[in-house]
Amino acid sequence: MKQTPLNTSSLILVAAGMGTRLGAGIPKALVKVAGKTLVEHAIDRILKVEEITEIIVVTPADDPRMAEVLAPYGTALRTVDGGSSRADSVRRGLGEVSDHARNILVHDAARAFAPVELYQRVIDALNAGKAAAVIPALAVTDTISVVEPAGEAGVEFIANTPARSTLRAVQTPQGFNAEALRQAHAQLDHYTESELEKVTDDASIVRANGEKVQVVNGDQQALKVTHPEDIDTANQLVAEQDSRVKKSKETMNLPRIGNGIDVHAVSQDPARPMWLAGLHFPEDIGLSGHSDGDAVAHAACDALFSAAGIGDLGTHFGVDREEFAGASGVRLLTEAARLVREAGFEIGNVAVQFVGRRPRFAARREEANQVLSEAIGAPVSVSATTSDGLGYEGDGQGITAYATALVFAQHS
Ligand SMILES: Nc1ccn([C@@H]2O[C@H](COP(=O)(O)OP(=O)(O)OP(=O)(O)O)[C@@H](O)[C@H]2O)c(=O)n1
Ligand SMILES: C[C@](O)(CO)[C@H](O)COP(=O)(O)O
Repeated sequence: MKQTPLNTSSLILVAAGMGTRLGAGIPKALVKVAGKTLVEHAIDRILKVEEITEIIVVTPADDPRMAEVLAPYGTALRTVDGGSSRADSVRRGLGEVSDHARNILVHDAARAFAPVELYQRVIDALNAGKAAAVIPALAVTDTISVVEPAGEAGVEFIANTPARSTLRAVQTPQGFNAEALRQAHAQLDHYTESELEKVTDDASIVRANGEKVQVVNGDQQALKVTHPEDIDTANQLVAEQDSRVKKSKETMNLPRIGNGIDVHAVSQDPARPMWLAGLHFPEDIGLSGHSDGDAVAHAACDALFSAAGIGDLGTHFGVDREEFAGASGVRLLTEAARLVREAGFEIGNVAVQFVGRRPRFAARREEANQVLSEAIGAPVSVSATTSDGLGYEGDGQGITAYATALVFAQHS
């Protein structure tokens, strides 16, 4: 079970209905769509809503099949037996909600495909505090008329036709200030079973108890599986939701990392200048090589090429590129960054660590970071270590630099 910070919501998922209109011969919440029961579809979406910290599932009494389906969720939810009507089931769920709950959402398992954003929209509006109740609803497209009670032989007559613009098709999840919902349900204490049958949602009783009910945009995906033909629509919906998720994963702009290592021996020529991390160290003997021997800059170049998947130093600065013969480490790094961007990437950062007895680096670290960061147009951080006297770095014969770069695809 998730932690319970202050601004959180409990959710009652009513799943105890028999699904008479669907006629599947099993409780509706156990009917499968795309290989998964409706109650699982609902719970899997609810578990993705950060603010929901408590889930009470109202289940058909003594149904071992439901217990089996819910077992894998372990302590992520609690269950309670349902009643003879939806309103009765909500009341039983309410009895299980923790006393400290601030918001309570009530949701139909039959609206299993309500997307995470819909829960979020309801919770956000509730937290905004304009009303004690928030419900999602859609504008209607049919003209809707009120009929007079059916007369003889079931013949019906229109009583009135409200202006369509004033009508909304109400959905769930419906969100409530916990106290407002508890007080409204307490009004139903003396209702008979048949009176409870007529309570078709919770917002109506909260409103009848004097509270304002705010409407937010509903979602077609929150359709209520009610009749057999709804199963086809639901299958189609899941296929569409799955393909949207797949597509967004495919197009997700994951960053890419790359590594680079460079080793240079300390020159035998005592007059060779020492260049490292883009800086000149006048008190040290330089590193050998065709270039200035700047192992830090070279390792950074290789890490950038590796992250972008465009080869290595040899690929770009080989002997055929005469213009780079003897080029400084900073010049090579500037060009490496240009090539990486040309390949369609932006640079996140580069981190380099070198291992060597000399030069003494700490006092010039900031300067080095600045020079190299300017060269690539992104943060570079350089650190240094010794090898505790071991190996060629410990003997002072050479230096090794290890670099990691992070790049990400540029937006088109
Ligand atoms: N006694 C009941 C009746 C309904 N519900 C739940 O309330 C939601 C909305 O009800 P509905 O779609 O009418 O479901 P059923 O009652 O199962 O359907 P029917 O009326 O066709 O029997 C459903 O998630 C259903 O499981 C419930 O928990 N307890
Ligand atoms: C709560 C509800 O989903 C809002 O539209 C609806 O009233 C439930 O009705 P049902 O007859 O219990 O399906």
